Amino acid sequence: MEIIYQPIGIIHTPFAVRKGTPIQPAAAAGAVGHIEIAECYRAGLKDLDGFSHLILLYHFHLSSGYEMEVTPFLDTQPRGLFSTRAPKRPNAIGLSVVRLTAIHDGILEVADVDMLDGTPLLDIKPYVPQLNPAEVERIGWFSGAVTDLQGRTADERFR
Ligand SMILES: C[S@@+](CC[C@H](N)C(=O)[O-])C[C@H]1O[C@@H](n2cnc3c(N)ncnc32)[C@H](O)[C@@H]1O
Repeated sequence: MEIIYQPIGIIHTPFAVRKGTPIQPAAAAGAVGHIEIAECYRAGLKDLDGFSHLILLYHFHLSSGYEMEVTPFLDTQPRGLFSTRAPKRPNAIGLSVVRLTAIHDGILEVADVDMLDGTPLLDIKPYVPQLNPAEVERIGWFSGAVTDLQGRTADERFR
């Protein structure tokens, strides 16, 4: 089966290259960007201004190829790809929860961005914690690795 998506918009961020780009929104406080939504989808932005946070699904457009084991940014040993958030994946889909600060003229002003400039946006969903009330019991190898995330940025390992 082949699945073909068209972007609904383009994400603009201050980050032109991987090195120095935050590794997650939790590491990206203060990093602002904006998303230009394609004209034909702008009517779908109605009511979105009632949400403080959005789930963005996007294409890692500068990634190619993948390996089944990778050494993640937050670890020093190889982990199974699907236990990581690495940007090189069979389907190069990224997911970030960002803060929505304004909407105007088909543009979403957002903060806490961890994508490269020019990233194609596939979808937007409102972030509603009550819809995913998971009581998390374990976080695998991330345990002990997710303290002090602020300011953690990428290197070139996923070129
Ligand atoms: C570890 S991934 C996490 C992305 C997302 N929060 C997730 O969990 O799916 C973030 C890194 O992916 C890389 N990246 C971001 N946007 C990209 C793009 N459009 N193409 C290729 N790599 C990208 C940057 O190095 C960035 O620091």
